[in-house]
Amino acid sequence: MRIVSAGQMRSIDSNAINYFGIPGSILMENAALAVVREIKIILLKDEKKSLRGLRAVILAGKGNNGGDGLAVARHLCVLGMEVTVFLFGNPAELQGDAKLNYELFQKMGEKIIPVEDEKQLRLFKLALMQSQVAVDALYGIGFKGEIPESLAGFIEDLNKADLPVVCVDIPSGLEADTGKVHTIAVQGDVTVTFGLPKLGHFLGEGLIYTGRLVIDQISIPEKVIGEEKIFAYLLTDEVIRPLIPARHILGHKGTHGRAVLIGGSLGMSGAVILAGKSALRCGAGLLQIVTPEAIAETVDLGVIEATVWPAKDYEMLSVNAWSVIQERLQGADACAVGPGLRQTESFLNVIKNILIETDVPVVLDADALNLISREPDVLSLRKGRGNLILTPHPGEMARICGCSIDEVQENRLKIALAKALEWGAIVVLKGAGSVVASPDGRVFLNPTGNAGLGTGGTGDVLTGSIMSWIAQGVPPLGAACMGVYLHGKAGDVLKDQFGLSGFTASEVADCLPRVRKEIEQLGDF
Ligand SMILES: NC(=O)C1=CN([C@@H]2O[C@H](COP(=O)(O)OP(=O)(O)OC[C@H]3O[C@@H](n4cnc5c(N)ncnc54)[C@H](O)[C@@H]3O)[C@@H](O)[C@H]2O)[C@H](O)CC1
Ligand SMILES: [K+]
Repeated sequence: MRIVSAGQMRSIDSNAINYFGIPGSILMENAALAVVREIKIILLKDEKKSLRGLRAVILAGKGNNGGDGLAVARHLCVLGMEVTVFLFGNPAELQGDAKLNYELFQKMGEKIIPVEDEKQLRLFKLALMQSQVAVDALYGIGFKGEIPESLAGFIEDLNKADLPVVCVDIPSGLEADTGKVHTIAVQGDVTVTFGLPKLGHFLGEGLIYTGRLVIDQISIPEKVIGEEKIFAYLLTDEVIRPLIPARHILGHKGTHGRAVLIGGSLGMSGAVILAGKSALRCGAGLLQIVTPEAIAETVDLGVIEATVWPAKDYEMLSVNAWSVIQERLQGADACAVGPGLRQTESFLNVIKNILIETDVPVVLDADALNLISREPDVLSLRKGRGNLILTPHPGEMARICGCSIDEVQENRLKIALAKALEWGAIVVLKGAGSVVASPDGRVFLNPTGNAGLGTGGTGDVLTGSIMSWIAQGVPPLGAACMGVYLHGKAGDVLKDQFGLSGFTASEVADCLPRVRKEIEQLGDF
């Protein structure tokens, strides 16, 4: 599913109106009708029932988002609801379609309360208590920065109120391009967005504030949308399903991919065990693990289905490991370097050798990335071959980029894309709302996952899964998308079972086959 920035949406809007010839008032009317449909679903479990006698409170801003809200107010009145509009902004400031809808609603003689300051807060609280639904039409994609101080109290009361909140286009206070909330934002139960979903619905805190996202094309023709150069896509079941490799009935472990996992060190055998387990849980046919002598037996017991190849190092892998690695990579379909590796300076030469002397698709994670942060140019050694995947968390990304974690988090999409283009590699920037950036300039946003995944070892599980999918023939970009999507989905299944804490990385790995199967069977009757 395509995702747009505010600017792209405005350009699509303007082309629909100015070139294709759909009046803005029709787009606004369709937007309002889409919101009303959702309100009916929320309030009337049973279609046949009427909204008559129910109450709605609508917060309307001074722009077109407010215009949508005033059109919603008109429709709800016609359907028999009692509607109170709190108008934040001087009516004289309203223009165009918003002004039209203000005047139409005013003619209906319903309640419009202009809000200049917090005096109306008491009235607002009363309206909230008496209503069954609230509509947030304060700000839409035109919003940037901080909610004005004078409005903060209204949003606080709205967020505290015990009634469903429907956000028009985007929760007010959430920035459409970044998902940033500077001070406060409306907590939506449902957000009805128009045209295409926005970046801010999935980045930053977007997933939290947006609630259930409903997308209505409001009659903007595909022809108009198609002309926009869109670069961002949302990962969904439908996107992932075709990527899942089929299992040929005559297949065997030799045809299901050979993966080589390189990592582990004395005291950090768990990371490489988790990555190995995950690789097998995703279906790799053969798994070979190169690891230091000191933990070879531990790893062997930890992943009994794998073969373990001790390197000529005792505690941590160094350049001495190159001969074993080189041998194992002969005929490998994919490899991963990093889980539990720790950082022996000389191992950087092994990474360079892998990148230069082999063409095996490689996933670099954890300490492999930390080692490379000493010589970031190494990452361009595979430029243009599309078979290098990096899976940094924000801290590792910051180290490689030589900036702060805050800077990474403030510009997740921009930094991931810039580095994917610079290194010619696929960059998986982990964290809430993982971003998969491709060297071809596209980014894929992942909506699955939750805070419960913030537990040790889940990054190793992700690395093993991406390696496994590549080994089974999934193209590296698809494998990276599958990895983050299924990883998050497994976390969501475990959250439903255990809540937001207490499930472990091992359980995430063990849950991967289940979520893969659920997606595989989508649409099967
Ligand atoms: N196809 C569509 O997407 C349609 C979208 N519609 C709706 O129009 C809004 C966008 O409307 P716009 O007038 O551009 O801006 P907003 O209503 O989002 O914002 C109002 C106004 O607020 C000002 N502002 C911005 N940031 C701040 C701030 N931090 N503090 C105070 N004021 C701020 C800014 O000047 C804005 O002009 C879109 O979301 C949809 O809801 C169409 O109606 C239907 C088709
Ligand atoms: K809004």
